[in-house]
Amino acid sequence: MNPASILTWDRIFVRSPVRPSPVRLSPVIKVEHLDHFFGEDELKKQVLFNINLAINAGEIVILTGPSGSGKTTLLSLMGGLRSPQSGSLRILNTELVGAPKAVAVEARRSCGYIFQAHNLHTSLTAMENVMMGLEVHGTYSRSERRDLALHMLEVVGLGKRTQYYAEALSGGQKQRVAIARALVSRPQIVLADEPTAALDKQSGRDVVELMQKLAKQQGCTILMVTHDNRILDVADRIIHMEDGHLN
Ligand SMILES: Nc1ncnc2c1ncn2[C@@H]1O[C@H](COP(=O)(O)OP(=O)(O)OP(=O)(O)O)[C@@H](O)[C@H]1O
Repeated sequence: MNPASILTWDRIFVRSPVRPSPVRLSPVIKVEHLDHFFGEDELKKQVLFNINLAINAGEIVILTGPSGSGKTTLLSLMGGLRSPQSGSLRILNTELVGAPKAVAVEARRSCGYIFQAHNLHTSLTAMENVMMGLEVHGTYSRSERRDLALHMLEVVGLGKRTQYYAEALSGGQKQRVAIARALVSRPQIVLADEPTAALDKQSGRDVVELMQKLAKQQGCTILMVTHDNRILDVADRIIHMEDGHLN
């Protein structure tokens, strides 16, 4: 890592609004008796059953389980991307069950997402995509956003690709841009769905070690779905889902 970049990052984040908060002492994610259904009437199907889970600040939790067991559904509920239907789901002490849309939007802003489908804007450059990760936090000037985005792209090994359009990057490179975009605002919670799936062994390792370092330094909490056995050792805790049940 470039020492000048570290200085830049620390200088800018001294006044960052996304510092560890008093919420540290209680779980940042608390799920109680959460069920979830898809479809209606005779097509109604239950995919999550009585989920109970508490995750503390700074914890790295890996969620494993077979395909179709409900991992992505749970992650998208936690991230405010889908409305929870029953039970209780608290993110940073805010209840999302029955909450107005604005509350879900706020929850979305406090999370960084890394999903299988990286969802980059293909007509924007790598740099512009990462800068977008800071746009909802309107406290940075354009040059600060550029400095932070450049730093994150260097961290994920794309310092020489900053001006490439996303569509001109390989799958693994796109995934690394998505990771940089998710982490650049130093979110309190990172939700990651198979973040290393498109990466080779060394890049996958580098990425999870970077996420681990962020979690430990910033009190950032990570919940990561993965089938990648090579990265299980970064977890503080591994939980397993089977047929919509956590065990
Ligand atoms: N939008 C949807 N509408 C209806 N059913 C859905 C929807 N999304 C997911 N499901 C169903 O919910 C169940 C859980 O899916 P989910 O994607 O959460 O599993 P997963 O464990 O993340 O799987 P994978 O490891 O393959 O990503 C599956 O039976 C799936 O078919």
